[in-house]
Formats: sequence, C-alpha cells, structure tokens
Amino acid sequence: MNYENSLAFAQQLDQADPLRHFRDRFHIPKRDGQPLIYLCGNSLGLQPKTARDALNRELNTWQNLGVEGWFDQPEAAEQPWLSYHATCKDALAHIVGAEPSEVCPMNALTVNLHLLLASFYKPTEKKFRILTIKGDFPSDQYALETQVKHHGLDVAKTIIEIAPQDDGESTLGLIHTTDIQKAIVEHADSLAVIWMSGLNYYTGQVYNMAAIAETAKLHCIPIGLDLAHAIGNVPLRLHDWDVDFATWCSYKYLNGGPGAVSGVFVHQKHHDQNLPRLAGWWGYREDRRFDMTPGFLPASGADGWQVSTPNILALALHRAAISITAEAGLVALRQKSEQLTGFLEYVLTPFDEIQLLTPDDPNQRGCQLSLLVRKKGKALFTYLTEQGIIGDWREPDCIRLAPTPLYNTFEDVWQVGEALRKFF
Ligand SMILES: Cc1ncc(COP(=O)(O)O)c(C=O)c1O
Ligand SMILES: Nc1c(O)cccc1C(=O)C[C@H](N)C(=O)O
Repeated sequence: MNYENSLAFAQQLDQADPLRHFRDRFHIPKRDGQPLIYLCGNSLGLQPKTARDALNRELNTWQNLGVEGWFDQPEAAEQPWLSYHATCKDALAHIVGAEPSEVCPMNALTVNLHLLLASFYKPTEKKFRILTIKGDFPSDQYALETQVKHHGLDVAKTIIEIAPQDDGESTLGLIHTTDIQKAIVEHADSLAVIWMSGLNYYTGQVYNMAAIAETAKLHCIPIGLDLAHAIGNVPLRLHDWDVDFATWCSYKYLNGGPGAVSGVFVHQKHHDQNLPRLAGWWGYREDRRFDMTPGFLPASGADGWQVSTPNILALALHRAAISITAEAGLVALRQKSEQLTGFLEYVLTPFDEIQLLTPDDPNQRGCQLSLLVRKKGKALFTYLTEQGIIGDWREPDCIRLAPTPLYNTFEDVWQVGEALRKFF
C-alpha cells in the first residue's frame, strides 16, 4: 500500500475500514474527557462494552439460584456453569486454528505451562533437554528452570537457549527460523521437548511456527508454544501445523480483562494417549465427576487438563470478549492489522533516532512494533504518555506500540507521527 503522511489520508483509510464499527464495542480510556490513543493491547486489551452485562448476568444467576446455577434449571441461567467453558470453544478454536475438542479455557498462562509440561516433558537418561529461545518472557524461563529442578536435573546442562546470531540483522534480537531448525536437528538426540514463544514479547518477531513444528515432528520431539502475544493477533493453525500443545493469555489481544482466564491447546493426536498429568476433579469425565469415586478418569480432549472449578465471572468476561474477535474474524483482522502496522512503520521512518527491533516483513510480525530509542528513549516515552499516547516501556531502551485492529484507527497512528515531530 502507498501511504501518505496526512490526516486526510488517515481518515480516508478509517472510512474505508470494514472493521471500523468494532471500535464502538470497546470503552476507550479517556483523560480530561479526551479519548487516549491506546496502543497497548500487547499488554492489556480494552474493556468490551458487553463485559459489564456479561458479569451481571452471572452475578444475577448467583444471586437468584445460588448453587443451582451450576446445573441446568428450566427457569435458570442461560448457560449452566457446569458446562460454561464449553461455550468458549468454538470461538477459541477459530482463533487458534483448532478443533473445539483441542482447546479449553482455564487458569493462567504460567500455571498452564506447568500443567502441560507435566504431560509433555518426560525426561529420560538420553532425552532430557529442553530447547527454548533466549530472552523469552521471564515467567516461562522460571517455569522451565523449576521444572528441570523438579526432575532433579542440572539447569545448565538441560536448558538449551537459542540466541540471536551476531550477524548485524540478528544483533537486534531477531532469530532466524533456520537457526531454530538447525538447533533442533543438532540436539535432536537429547531433546525431550521444545518450548518457545510464537511471537517474541520484546522484539515483536513472529517465528515461522509451521516450519519449526515440521522440523520438530520430523525428529519426533514434542513442541509447545507460548501464544501470549500471538493469539488474536496473527493467524494460527495449531492443528494443521501439528503443534503438540500451547497456552496463551487472553488479557492482551483477546480483551478478557486484567488477569483474564488463559487457555490450552492439546493436539487431537494426544487425546487418547492417557498422558501423565497433574489432575484435579474438574478434569474428570464430566458425566461422572459427581460420582466422587477414586481413580482419575480424564475428560476427553483438552478439557481433561482442567484441574479446579473455573472462575465463572472470569469465564463470562472471556466469553464476551472472544465472541467479538471471532465475529470480526481473523482474516479481516489480519488484513487491517497489516495495513495499520505498515502505516505506523511508515510514520516512524523519517525519525533517525528510532530504530525498529521488529522485522519489516509483515509475515514476521503482528501488530506490535518495538522501537529501539537509544538516546532519550525514556524521555520520549514519558512525552508520548503526556500527549495521551499509551504504549509501554521495556528496559533498557524499548518502546512498544501496538495498533490493534479491533479498536485502533489510522488516525491514532497518524497522531503518533505528529507527536514525534514535535518531540524531535
Ligand atoms: C510471552 C508471555 N508469556 C507469559 C506471560 C505470563 O503470563 P501469566 O502472568 O498470565 O502467567 C506473559 C505476560 O505476562 C507473556 O507476555
Ligand atoms: N501480566 C501483566 C501484569 O500483570 C501487569 C503488567 C503487565 C503485564 C503483562 O502482561 C506484560 C506483558 N506480558 C509483556 O509483554 O511485557
């Protein structure tokens, strides 16, 4: 697309945007009565206007029915709480490219990572190592480290981290897909599992998940993905890519609220394998759960990884939010996202003080651009915030801005260019 740096051009794109009405479905935060330019969906997505009603519905059910809210009552809840999670499956399956039986909302990301590793990390004397990406989100690093210790293994000998190569391009933190594939092949004999992000939280780089999963499969190594920054942001086809397992957050691009419920993906091919797991009664066969008999019988599919009673209020927010993403559709969202982020890249280009950490290839990024600002970076971030432009700051010199196709406009992006012009 040929961009122009003018307000009229940005407004023209907004008028032509088939998703423009979705912005009205969200509360846009305001300061002094003016809407903020909110470019921080990479950290916390905005509140859908349906969120409050969704919560109220379940609060009313609780108020009116008490415990009977769990069960099917003729006069009762629209959706009995016992099977509430199931009403999120179609939307989630669409968003991650899965079968409904392969996904289930539950817990929080890091908790799910531990639960999934209990099933998929089964170190043996020969195959005990974990391959991961250096600089992936700290919570994942802590989870891997403590899993390794939990198995009585030495962290330094067990975790292999793929670091960016010092070849100019990669010094900015990018990692070539071929380097990840090479590392898989090189260490295949000792690898028990691969765990990595699909989209790097710091650089905004999207890895070629399909190609990496294919290499992992060729070498029979289970691969799991952290999709915190990828879900609702970039197209995913977890089933077809033959990814073994995955988990994500829904408080970013899925707009489920602070600390929103996470979810898991477990590929169909693992459903009947009776994999080891850390079980709880909510993962028990639903039709027999209340028999309360000894001996764990897992529910089929991803549901069998549930542990505890779900937080229905969190699920209500989740359901309301993901239905908006599913309604907009990942194809349309991605189309707008590429244009919106391309426009942001275009308005940033004149400023030599800003270097992009994020790849310029649209296939290697989602909506987030990470701006490396070596001089006056923090001052610029503070200035943007004062101007009502909300991004986030990551030490030591990175500003992340994420124009989100569900609620951001081309005019928002144009305003960033204007603010930068005044600052520099
Ligand atoms: C890539 C990534 N992984 C893991 C997490 C941790 O998620 P949680 O705090 O929900 O476990 C986050 C966000 O905080 C993240 O961005
Ligand atoms: N989970 C967060 C929180 O509880 C407070 C503030 C920020 C977050 C985040 O999600 C940070 C985010 N994962 C990141 O990419 O840095």
